[in-house]
Amino acid sequence: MTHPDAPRPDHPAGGASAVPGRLILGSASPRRLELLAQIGIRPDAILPADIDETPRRGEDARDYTARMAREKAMAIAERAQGTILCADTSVVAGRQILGKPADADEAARFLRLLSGRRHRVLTAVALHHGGRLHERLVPTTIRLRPLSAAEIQAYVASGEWQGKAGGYGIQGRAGSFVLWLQGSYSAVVGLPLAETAMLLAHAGISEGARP
Ligand SMILES: Cc1cn([C@H]2C[C@H](O)[C@@H](COP(=O)(O)OP(=O)(O)OP(=O)(O)O)O2)c(=O)[nH]c1=O
Repeated sequence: MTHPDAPRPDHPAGGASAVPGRLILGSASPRRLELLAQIGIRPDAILPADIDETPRRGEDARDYTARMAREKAMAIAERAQGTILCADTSVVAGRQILGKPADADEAARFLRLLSGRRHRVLTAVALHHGGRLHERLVPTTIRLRPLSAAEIQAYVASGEWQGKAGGYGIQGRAGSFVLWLQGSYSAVVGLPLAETAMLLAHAGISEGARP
């Protein structure tokens, strides 16, 4: 059963209290929770996955992003029972995978790199259900307008880059940097809603099916 107050980052879902069929959001991202809420889905529990997010040497960006979502789901499946939803978002400029900037300097470097050019945002979703993993990878292409040094400095000072792949959040001030995108807006924010809804529906979870 769902409850409006149920999802808390530290909510224990493992052990004897775990019930198969419950939906566990394996994410610390408030955006992913909000996006699920947007389609009327409220997880029964939230269990952030703590995994090593370092790309392997020469690892392809799609392989890397899919692996991250999969590893998050597998890590949670080891300690909790239920249907587990995890995702991972990477920004890719050329062959470079831009993760979450470590600090303001790195955020500024990422934004200089992305300024005035086209890049890709990859979001992978992994659903662990019935002992199997179901996966989707959603690519989006985005073009940012050229950004001046002053704009980059002001954006970095806003702090909005924190915790965001590529050092920007399309859903905030950086929305004004985006000239166009082709793909899935919700995927860029962290969870592709069409693909996620389809995966969840296969697992018997949909807005209508939940109390
Ligand atoms: C490009 C972009 C990314 N992001 C966010 C989505 C993801 O939360 C984050 C990428 O980091 P992720 O490692 O995908 O996710 P996370 O660490 O925030 O959460 P968790 O692993 O616990 O699920 O960047 C935006 O919010 N807006 C954007 O425009």
